[in-house]
Amino acid sequence: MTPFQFEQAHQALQAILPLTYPADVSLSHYFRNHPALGAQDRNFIAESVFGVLRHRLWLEWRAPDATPRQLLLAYMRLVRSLPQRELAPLLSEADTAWLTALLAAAPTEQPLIARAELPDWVLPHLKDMPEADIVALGRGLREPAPLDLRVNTLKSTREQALAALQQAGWQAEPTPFSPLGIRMPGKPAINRHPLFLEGGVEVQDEGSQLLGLLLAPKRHDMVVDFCAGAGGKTLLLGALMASQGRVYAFDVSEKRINNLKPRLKRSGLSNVHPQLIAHENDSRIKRLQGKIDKVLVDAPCSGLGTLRRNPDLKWRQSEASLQDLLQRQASILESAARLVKPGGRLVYATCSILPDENQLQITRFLQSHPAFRVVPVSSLLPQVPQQGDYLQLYPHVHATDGFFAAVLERVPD
Ligand SMILES: C[S@@+](CC[C@H](N)C(=O)[O-])C[C@H]1O[C@@H](n2cnc3c(N)ncnc32)[C@H](O)[C@@H]1O
Repeated sequence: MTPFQFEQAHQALQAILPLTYPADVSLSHYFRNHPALGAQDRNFIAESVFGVLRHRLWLEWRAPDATPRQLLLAYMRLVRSLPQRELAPLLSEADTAWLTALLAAAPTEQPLIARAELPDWVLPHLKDMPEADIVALGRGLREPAPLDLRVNTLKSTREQALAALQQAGWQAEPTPFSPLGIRMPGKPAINRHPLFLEGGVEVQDEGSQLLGLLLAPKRHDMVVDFCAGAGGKTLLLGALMASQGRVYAFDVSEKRINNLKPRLKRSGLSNVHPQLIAHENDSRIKRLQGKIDKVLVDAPCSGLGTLRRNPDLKWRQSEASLQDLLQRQASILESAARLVKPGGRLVYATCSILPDENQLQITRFLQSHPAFRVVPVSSLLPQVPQQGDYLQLYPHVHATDGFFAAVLERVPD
C-alpha cells in the first residue's frame, strides 16, 4: 500500500459513506472521475472501501466517533492486522496518537450487532434463531463472494467450459450443488473471454441457479418469470427448455428489462419474451390467468442474503423499507398465483434471510389458498444439505448467497 493508494481509498470512502447511492454505483462514479488510476490502485481502493463496509459495525463499536479516515486506519490495523510500522508512512501525529489510544483502550463486551455485523433493525427479525447461529450467519455474509458462472447448455457443456477457462490459466472448479455451475475463486475478468462474449457462460451465483432448477420447466411449457429483472434466472429457464416453449419475462423496471436484452442476444435463446408491466395487476398478466405451467416469483426483497456483494444494504434498507417490501411481496405472490394452471408449479423465492419475507409469506399465502400445496425441497434437491420443506441457503453453510425458495403446486382439478 502506497500513501497515494491510501489517500485515494480515503477519498473514495468519504465519497461513498453517505450511502445516498449503492456503494458499487458510487465507486464506479469515483473511478470515472479519476481516470488516471491504474488497475492495481482500483483493486486496492475497492477492497479497502468494501472491507470497511463489511466490518463497519464492529469498527464503529471499537471506535464510535471515527471519521472515514480513522475508520480506514482502524480497518487496516485491526482487521487487516497491518503492523504499525507499515502504516507509519501514512500517519500524521494526530493519527498516531488516535491509533495508539484506540489500541490501548480495553474493549468492552461486544454487543451482538458488532459480533454478527448485522444492524439493529435486522436483529428483532431473527429473534427465533440462537445467538451463535446469528453470529455465524452474519460472519458468513461479511465475507467476499467468489465468482460463480452458469454454463449455457445451448452452447456448451460444463466440461467444455471448465476446460476453456482452465486453459486461460484460471482456477475454475465445478460447483457442488448445481450441475451447471462453475466457481472461479480468483474472480478473473471473465467478461473479455470468448466463452462469455459468445454466450457460453453467464455470471450467476450457484444459489440463484438452484432456484431455476427448482422450477424445472419442461421443453414445451408456458413459463412466467414474474420479476425477471435483468434476467439472471430467465436465461437459465430458457436454456433448461432448450430454447423451446415460451418464457414471459415480466418486470416493472424498464432499465432492468433493457439490461436483459443484450444478455438474451448473447445467450442465443429464442423462447424468451421480455415485457414491461406497470404493476402486478397489469392487463398483460390478466390474460394469462390459469394458463401457465410454471411461474417463478423472484420477489423484490431486502437483499440481505447478498450482503457479501452489497454490504451497504445494511444501511440502505430499514424497518420501514422492509414493511413496504412485505406488502409488495404478498401482492405479487397473490397475482402470480392466479396464472398457474391446475397441476402447475409456482416457485416463490427471495435473496433474503428474514423469515418475514420468506416462510411467513408462504404460511400466510397457504392459509388463504387451499388449492396450493408445498412440494418439499428436500425431495427435489437431495444433493443440497440441511433442507426441509423450503430451500434455505446460507453463505456459511452452502458457500452461496443467502436464498429462500418455496415450491408450490396447484392441485390438479
Ligand atoms: C430480486 S429482483 C429480480 C432479479 C432477477 N430475477 C434475476 O435473477 O436477475 C426483483 C425484481 O422485481 C421487480 N419488481 C418489483 N415490483 C414488481 C412488480 N410489482 N411486478 C413485477 N416485478 C416487480 C424489480 O424491478 C426487480 O427487478
